Amino acid sequence: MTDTAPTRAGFVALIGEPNAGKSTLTNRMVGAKVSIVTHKVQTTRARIRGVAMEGASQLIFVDTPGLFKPRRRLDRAMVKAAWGGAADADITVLLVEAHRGMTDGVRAILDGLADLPRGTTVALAINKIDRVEAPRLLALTQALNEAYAFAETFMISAEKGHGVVQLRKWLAQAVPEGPWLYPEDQIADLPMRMIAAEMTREKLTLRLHQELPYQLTVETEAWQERDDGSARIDQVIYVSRDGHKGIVLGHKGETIKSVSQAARADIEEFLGRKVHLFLQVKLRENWLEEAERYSEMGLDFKDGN
Ligand SMILES: Nc1nc2c(ncn2[C@@H]2O[C@H](COP(=O)(O)OP(=O)(O)OP(=O)(O)O)[C@@H](O)[C@H]2O)c(=O)[nH]1
Repeated sequence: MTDTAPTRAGFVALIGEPNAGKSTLTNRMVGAKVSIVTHKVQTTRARIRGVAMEGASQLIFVDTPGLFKPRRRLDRAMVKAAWGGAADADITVLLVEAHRGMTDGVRAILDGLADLPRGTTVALAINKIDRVEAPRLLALTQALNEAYAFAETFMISAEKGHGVVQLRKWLAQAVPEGPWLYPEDQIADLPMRMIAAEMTREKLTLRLHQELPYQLTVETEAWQERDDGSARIDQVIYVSRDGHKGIVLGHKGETIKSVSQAARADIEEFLGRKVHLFLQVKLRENWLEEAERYSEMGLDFKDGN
């Protein structure tokens, strides 16, 4: 970073059909240091996937669930969350798979883009270019740009790394000027907190009724290293309705107890040391909204200012 360049920071929402390559791209952008890999399909909600530094810019990649044609109520809720993520982000990048081209799903997303707030910056990234020939790529680029006025078009292969640096550099100059939202030295620490929260969420998913886990958020609130080499981890499970509290706790607290034990075992295995895990259940209505979203995503604005 040069002394003169102003710092910049912003949220980048990656949207696209399931399998478009959002996770692969995030991991590429962010680099091994802070990437988080989860293999679950369509279980991600707007949450931070990783933080990338490019020069004086900090790019916070927000993962959204794949945008797909909503059929069930749950699907609709998830698609809504995906669009919510895009509307709140500073920049949205639409990922389209080169070899699949203009699918119905892509058309539906293009329709949805039209409803984003005016002034939202949307870039197009045609991914998996390693799978198609140039003429087809050009035709697709043209068709997509006729359908929507993208700020910029990139041709990339997230897997092979083609075009990823150009996209990252463009994003770096496109996010607003402002202080970094994460102090640089905290970036490396962030994924551990998120991985630990994700592990608890996974256990909740296994133990609760199908739809409930999507309405839960798990946050790691505190992480304390102890002298004996163990870690004390405090997490909060946020429920969106009061009635869900009891379900998460279970009869005589049995559900949360078994979640806690299983999550602790996973985290211990991951860290290779002893962990004391403390879980709390709290009510948070409208978790998708405004300020609350930031803390849900692990951000603390006190740190950012
Ligand atoms: N050939 C090729 N395959 C890719 C490329 N990018 C991603 N893939 C593959 O596409 C598949 C889906 O990639 P993901 O990154 O998991 O896609 P996603 O959009 O995060 O998927 P969801 O979380 O299900 O929405 C994986 O098998 C990747 O290896 C690419 O540039 N070229």
